[in-house]
Amino acid sequence: MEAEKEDEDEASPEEYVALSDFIGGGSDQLSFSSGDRLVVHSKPSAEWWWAALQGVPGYVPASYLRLVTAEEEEEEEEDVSSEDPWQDEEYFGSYGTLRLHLEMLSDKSRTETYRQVILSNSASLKNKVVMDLGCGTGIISLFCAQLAQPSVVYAVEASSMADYTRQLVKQNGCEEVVTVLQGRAEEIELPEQVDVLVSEWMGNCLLFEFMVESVLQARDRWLRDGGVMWPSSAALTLVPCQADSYYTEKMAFWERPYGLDFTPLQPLAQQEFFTKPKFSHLIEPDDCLTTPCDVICLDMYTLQVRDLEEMKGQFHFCVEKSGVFHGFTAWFTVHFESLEAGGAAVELNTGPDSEPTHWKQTLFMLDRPVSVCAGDSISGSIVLHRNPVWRRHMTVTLQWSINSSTEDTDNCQAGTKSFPMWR
Ligand SMILES: N=C(N)NCC[C@H]1O[C@@H](n2cnc3c(N)ncnc32)[C@H](O)[C@@H]1O
Repeated sequence: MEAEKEDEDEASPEEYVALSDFIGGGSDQLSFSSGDRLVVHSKPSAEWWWAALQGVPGYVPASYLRLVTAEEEEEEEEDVSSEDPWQDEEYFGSYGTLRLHLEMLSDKSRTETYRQVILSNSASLKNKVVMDLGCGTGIISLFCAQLAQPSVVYAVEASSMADYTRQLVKQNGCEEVVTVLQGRAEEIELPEQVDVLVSEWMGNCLLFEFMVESVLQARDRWLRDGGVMWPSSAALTLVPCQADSYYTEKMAFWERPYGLDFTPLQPLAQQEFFTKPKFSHLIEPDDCLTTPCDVICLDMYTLQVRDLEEMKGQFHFCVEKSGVFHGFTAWFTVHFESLEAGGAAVELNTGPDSEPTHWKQTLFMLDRPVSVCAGDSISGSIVLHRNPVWRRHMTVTLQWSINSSTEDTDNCQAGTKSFPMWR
C-alpha cells in the first residue's frame, strides 16, 4: 500500500490556481496571492502539498488550490503565444515618448559620466567606427561627434524617437558623422564592424528590462576582434540595511492609528508593500549595517546570453553597528575602460556614497525585521532568476542566516524570500 501511496505522491507535476491569498509561516511555506498559478510536485499529505511558485519551492495548503482545467490551459497557451514575451509594443512605446528620455537626460551623474568617457578618450576615438546601441535622443552619439572625431557613429534606436533623433543630429550639425538607424539592434544591418560598442542599457537592479541581452547579441555580431565595450564591466552591490522610515510608514502605522488597533491589517500590508522590491529607494549611508559588497560581477567581453538565465552571488557580511536589519539594498556600478593602454577607467556608481541617479537604489524588505548587534554576521546568497516567459522580468531570491556573536552559538536566525520583478 505504501508503495502505491508513494507512486501517487510522485505523480507528474500539475498546475493549480490559488483561490485566495496565503501568507506562508515558517521558511518552508510559500506565500501566494489569489489567482497565482502554482505547480504541485507532490502531495505528502491531504492538507499540505509541495509546490513551486515562479520556480520557488515550498509547502502550500491544499484547500487554497483548484486544479487548472484543460480549457483554461488551452486559453492560457493561446494568450501567452499571442502576447509578446518581450512586450516590445509596450516597451518601445514607452520610449517613443519624452518622459523616460527626460528622466535619463536630467540625470546629470549618468549623462555627465558618458560625456566624460567620450572626452577622456577623444584622441583615441579619432577615425574609429562607433555603435551607440539604444541611443534614445542620441545624446551619446552627439557627444562623440562634438568632442571627438570618429569616422562614423551608428546610432541605433528601435522606438519612434529615432525620427526625432535624426532631427537632433541635423539640428546640431552632426549629420556628417552620426547615422541614425531605426530598428532593434538584433535585427538592423550595419555596413561594417565597429571598433567601439557604447550603450546605456542598465535597468533597475542593473538587469531589469534585460536590454543587456541586445547588447551581447550586437557585440557578438558587430564588435570587431579587439573592439571595446562601453561599459566594459558591471557589478551588482548588496548591503544589509535599516529601513526604519519605510517600515514605520508601511507596517508600524497599523499599530495605533488614531488610538485604534489596526494590527489585523499587517499581514495585508506585508503582502502589498513588502512582496515586491521597492525601486527608487534612497538609502542613507548610515542605514548600511555593514560594508557593502559586490555580489555579482559581469565582464561585458565574456558574458553570454545563457548566463543571464540565473546569476548567483554569495555574501558574508559582518555587522559593524547594532541596529535593526529590515532588509537588503542593492545598486550597481559600471566601468568604462580607457581606449589608451594603461589609461584611467571611468566609473558610474549608483550607490549611496555617490551623487544620486534616476535609478536610486532597490530595497528588498524582509517579512519581519531582526535586531542585530555589532559582531553578528549575515551570510547567504542572492540569485537572479530570469523569468522564463516574460523575458524582461526576473525574480530575486535572497537567502540569509544571522549568526549572533553574543547569544549561544545555535541561535542562528535564517530565512529566504523571493521578490518578483515584476511578474
Ligand atoms: N534602461 C535603459 N538604459 N534603457 C534605455 C533604453 C533605450 O534603448 C532603446 N533600446 C532598448 N533595447 C533596444 C534594442 N534592442 N534595439 C534598439 N534600441 C533599443 C530604447 O528604445 C530606449 O531608447
